[in-house]
Amino acid sequence: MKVKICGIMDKETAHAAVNFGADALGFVFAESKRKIDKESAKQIIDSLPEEVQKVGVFVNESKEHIEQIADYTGLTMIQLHGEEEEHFIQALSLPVIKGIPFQNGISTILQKSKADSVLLDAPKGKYRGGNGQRFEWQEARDLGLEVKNLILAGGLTPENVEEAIGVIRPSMVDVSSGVETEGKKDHQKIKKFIENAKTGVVSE
Ligand SMILES: O=C(O)c1ccccc1NCC(=O)[C@H](O)[C@H](O)COP(=O)(O)O
Repeated sequence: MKVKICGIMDKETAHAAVNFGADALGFVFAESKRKIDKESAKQIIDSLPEEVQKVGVFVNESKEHIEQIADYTGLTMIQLHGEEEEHFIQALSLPVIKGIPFQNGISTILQKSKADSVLLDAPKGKYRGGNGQRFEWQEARDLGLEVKNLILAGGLTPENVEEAIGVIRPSMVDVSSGVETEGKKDHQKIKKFIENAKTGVVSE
């Protein structure tokens, strides 16, 4: 099982996550309590091993803005959480993860998606993501969602990630709030989350 830790804001957390086995790290450039500036993101990204995916999270930004930040910081993937259209997704020069809230008509939305991966998240809360809310995994499973490169997110924690993997069988799990304590990334929770996700079997 692959793991993405989102909302990275400092080098120590980035390196702790990588040492515990994270496959991808997320940097939020959208409106969020976890928003990072491009200079800080670049400093962290420059210090990371090549094999780790560096994912930039954006909401309804222009192609120029996204690509300028991606070039400057060294992002390797773009994650979109707004109303970005399929032609916009296809025009971006880096692989794209499309964040999609679990909602009515999700099967059709997923089938139409031209993104490289789809991140199935909880419905919108205060922000477009990172709200620590989960959705009904069983409802998603009952829809028989057949998606290649499905990333499961939304309210995952070290305690529930194994169950979530068993129900949804994604190729990657993503977490932000569930590995925080009082709004800050908690290294012990990150360790536990990665351990539990990676023993939750289901791979590739
Ligand atoms: O994390 C944020 O603050 C955020 C803000 C705006 C758009 C997207 C955002 N995060 C995207 C993610 O990949 C989160 O990890 C995902 O939504 C799950 O978050 P959580 O439920 O807190 O684990």
